[in-house]
Amino acid sequence: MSKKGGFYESVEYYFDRAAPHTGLPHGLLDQIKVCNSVYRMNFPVKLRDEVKVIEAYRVQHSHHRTPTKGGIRFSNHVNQEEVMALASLMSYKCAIVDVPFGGAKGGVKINPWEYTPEELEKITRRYTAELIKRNMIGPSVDVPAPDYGTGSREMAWIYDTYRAFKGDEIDAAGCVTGKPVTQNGVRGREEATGRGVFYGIREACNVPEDMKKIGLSAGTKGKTFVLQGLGNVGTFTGKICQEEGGMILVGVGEVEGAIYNPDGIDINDLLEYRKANGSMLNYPDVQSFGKDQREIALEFECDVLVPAALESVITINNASRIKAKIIAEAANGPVAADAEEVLLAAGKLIIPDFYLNAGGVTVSYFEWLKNLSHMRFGRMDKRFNQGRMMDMVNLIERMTNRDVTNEEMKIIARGADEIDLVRSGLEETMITAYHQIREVMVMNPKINDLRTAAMVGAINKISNDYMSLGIWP
Ligand SMILES: NC(=O)C1=CN([C@@H]2O[C@H](COP(=O)(O)OP(=O)(O)OC[C@H]3O[C@@H](n4cnc5c(N)ncnc54)[C@H](O)[C@@H]3O)[C@@H](O)[C@H]2O)C=CC1
Ligand SMILES: O=C(O)CCC(=O)C(=O)O
Repeated sequence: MSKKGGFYESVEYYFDRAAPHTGLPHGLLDQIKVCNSVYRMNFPVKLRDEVKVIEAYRVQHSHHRTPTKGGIRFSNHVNQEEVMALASLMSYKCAIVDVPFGGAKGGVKINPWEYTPEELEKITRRYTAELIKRNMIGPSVDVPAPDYGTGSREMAWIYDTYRAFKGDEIDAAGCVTGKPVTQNGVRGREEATGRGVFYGIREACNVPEDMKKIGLSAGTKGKTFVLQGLGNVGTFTGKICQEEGGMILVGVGEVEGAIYNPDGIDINDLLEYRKANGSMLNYPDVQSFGKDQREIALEFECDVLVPAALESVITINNASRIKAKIIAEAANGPVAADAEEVLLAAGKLIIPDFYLNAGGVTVSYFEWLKNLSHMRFGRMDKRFNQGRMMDMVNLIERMTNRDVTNEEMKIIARGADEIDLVRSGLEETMITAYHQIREVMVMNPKINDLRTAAMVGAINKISNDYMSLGIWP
């Protein structure tokens, strides 16, 4: 079995730990585990009158299904092993939520906060051109998306660069997801990862016997939580946990430090304050900790800890000080495998990353489908469904001799918009996947944690493809 400290080592360890429970032959397991293609590039970009050489990667972990899929990260911590770990997680993630892609991931080794938008555009376009040259991007080949340090703006540049090279491809918009809604994106992708994280936490909290084991009552309402990272994933997770789950945010960690208030912090107010002041540190009524103590957020007293920044933040060094009863892995790889051992021994419930943050790729799948169909979800049936529901309400009115008001009619007989359908598809996906994972754990008394159960499920699904398709030649 692999060692357990680093990110890629941890992912390999989690795979090796689950593999014996599948009963599959070693050769097949080896094929599922390895990264199929690793592409490292160095390309020049002219910035501020100087040539800068940029190091970048695209890793396609598994070609058992194509296209491959996964985000692009801009960070100065990017390295080959990190991208390999992230690409591997993508394959297991897609399998868990039945999204029909192989896993991939890209990384560009830059600190995006040090560059102007014009400079970032140059880097993004050149990186895309490198992928096009190698046939490593395209709607049926490999479809990137946002990850740490990138968002819809970068995805629009990628799409536009792809179009410049492949303007005659009718499905060109499907070459990348997470695009702005006005540029062939889908409503709901921006919030999707955070919304999926909330659905996953809610499912876990709704199982009374699991909550009893960790000394909590069932349901999300009133549960306290701490967020690490106020980027795309952290922000939407925080808002939706507060607004739809009735949960209470008590602490936050960001690059400038950490804040804590056991009575609760309103996330919307905090985000406004941080935007206006460039920092959250002097937010009213909180205990503040400076930049050098920012990791203390992970150790705050709370029911649910949500790491939503980077990998390997819970290590063997701080694991024994984590007080949360539930660790909800919104980020990819926040818990190193040796730290996980400590957390599980202390009876914590860990909701694993490659299930919990799969909302992003799920809605990316919806966006890709929208791009291939060239039509907004709901366009064909919204008015038809609305008409049928109005007929039904009119019938009930006649039968009961009671009139509904215009306001009531608007609520009852509303046809679904694109955002309603996307959220509904995402919710269904996260609920179904959670109970599939839990079922693996319940049915196998030797499996005591959700990560191993999820990994067993993922490996079994991927192996089914290999076994039914055979191995060529
Ligand atoms: N964007 C997406 O759709 C998805 C993202 N993820 C994962 O979620 C995590 C976060 O990604 P995004 O929110 O997209 O990135 P982002 O770039 O939007 O935000 C990340 C935030 O983390 C903060 N941060 C960095 N280091 C920190 C530290 N030591 N302590 C506290 N905060 C810190 C940054 O200042 C930034 O605000 C990553 O692990 C990513 O791989 C997973 C699935 C999908
Ligand atoms: O939306 C996608 O295709 C992938 C998002 C991603 O990079 C991830 O889930 O880690």
